[in-house]
Amino acid sequence: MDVTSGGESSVWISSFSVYTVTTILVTLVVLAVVKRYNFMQRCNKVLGSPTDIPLFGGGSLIFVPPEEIMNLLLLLHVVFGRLSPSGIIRAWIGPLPMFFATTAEAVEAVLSSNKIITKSREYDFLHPWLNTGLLTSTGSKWQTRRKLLTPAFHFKILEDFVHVFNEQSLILVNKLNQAVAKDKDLNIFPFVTLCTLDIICETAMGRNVEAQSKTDSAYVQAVYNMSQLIQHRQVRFYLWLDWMFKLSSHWPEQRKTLGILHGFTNKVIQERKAEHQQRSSDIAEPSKDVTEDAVFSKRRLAFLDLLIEFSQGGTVLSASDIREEVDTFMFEGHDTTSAAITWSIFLIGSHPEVQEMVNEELDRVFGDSDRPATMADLSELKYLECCVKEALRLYPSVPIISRTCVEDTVIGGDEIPAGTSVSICSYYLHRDPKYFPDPELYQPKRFLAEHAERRHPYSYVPFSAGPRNCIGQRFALMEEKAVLSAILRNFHVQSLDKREEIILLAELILRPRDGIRVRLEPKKKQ
Ligand code: HEM
Repeated sequence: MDVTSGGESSVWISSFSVYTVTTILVTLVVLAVVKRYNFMQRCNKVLGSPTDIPLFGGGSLIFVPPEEIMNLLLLLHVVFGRLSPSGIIRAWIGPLPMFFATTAEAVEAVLSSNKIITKSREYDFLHPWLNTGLLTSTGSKWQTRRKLLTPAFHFKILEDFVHVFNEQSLILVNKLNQAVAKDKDLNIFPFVTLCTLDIICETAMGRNVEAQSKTDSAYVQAVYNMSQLIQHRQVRFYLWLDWMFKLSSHWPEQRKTLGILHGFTNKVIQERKAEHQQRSSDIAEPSKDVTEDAVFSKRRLAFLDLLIEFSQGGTVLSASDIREEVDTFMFEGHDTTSAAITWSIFLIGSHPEVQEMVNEELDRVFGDSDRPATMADLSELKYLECCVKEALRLYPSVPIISRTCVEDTVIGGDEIPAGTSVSICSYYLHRDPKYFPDPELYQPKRFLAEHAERRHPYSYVPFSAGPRNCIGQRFALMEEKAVLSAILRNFHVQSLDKREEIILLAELILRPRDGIRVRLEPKKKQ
């Protein structure tokens, strides 16, 4: 037996295998490098910051501290935005390209499209809480839900919510009076946030969680915690990967928080459904001495009631479908309005001449009376509405929105490759001097009808625009006017911070890092 030749052939076979495997591996690596190179070349055709790590992307933008993100984005937009003929610019956030639509024309191309309706990966961090409700879903699910939910925001239905706005605003004014009795200088942001939380709990779920009175409510605390966990993850690139996040200390905290949030909404939904069933049987049995009018006039309708009605006994919406929509309203409907009210207070309190005009309007509508605002009063508060809109221009509650392009998309001659995201930074867009001369000045009159009508409809998009615009826009403006009018009918406001001193955090909402300090002078003797 020739041992040597057998050994030689096995050595030959193993070297052949090593050679083959190595060749395959090298080929795969070369193909991956070429693919990556070509992809980056495609992306880099769009004007933007240089790629600082070849074949990787942008190293410098990964570890930006949260308080620098807004400045950095602004810088990027200022340097490249005005130079890009298409209005599209690009940045590398680590290995990921990010495109931004910087002009009203480019924003229109994105937001008016019926194809660019899928939210970007940053929204995935909302899924554990909201699943895929109206804000986070896409395709036919989103279309069906949008159609189903639109009637819930009808003017007539919103009218029912005015008394909730008034009741909670009254509690806010009382809380502020108590605080002012100790110290007239205070940070108004937390007061407003608790008020808007109470408003959304009552209007979305029909439950009064008394956030303003009992700050230790487990549900209220969980809403805060979850928002913080989401934004913590969004700005930390290394936590984007699920397995990395699950290894972090935030994972058990998130699970616990979700247990409280979902537990609460599930319970409220069950109770509310039971109330609906009870009511139906009461109506079916008039002998119980309960008339339909008496039952319906006593109860307050919440969005949840409408969802239960739309669900048609679970055939159109299941219990978990209802929960994702209620959770979405809870998430989208309180921080946004609280930021808008607080920024409005800050700007009105920094401009005595504006406050004077607001006061004149309030006097005209309410006179000396303490009566609560009606829907008609709120519609009369036109100048106050301009103040709110101008505050949303300078400090849009949602400063960035992002979509994923599911197919290659050409905007103004520039191509955004399929699978990448395109964002709109309204904080920057709203400062375009072409549409807003002296953009840094707070001038509510810009929103008087005669000025607003002349502007490009996509030059101002605090509520987004097009098919995926904010469904709660009308609700939000009414709520803001109700709360602001209550504060301003009771207090003279003086802002204590200067605009340039305020540090902005672009989190889930645009937040002043250290709150908003104001001096409140009660208008009437208490
Ligand atoms: C000042 C207050 C508010 C502002 C500035 C605001 C802003 C926005 C923006 C910019 C979007 C688009 C988000 C995106 O495309 O990623 C949006 C969507 C949405 N908003 Fe609002 N929002 C406010 C209040 C509310 C309220 C009070 C509710 C509900 C009660 C609400 C419910 C929603 C929902 C459900 C969506 C998703 C709509 C869809 O995709 O079809 N928002 N909002």
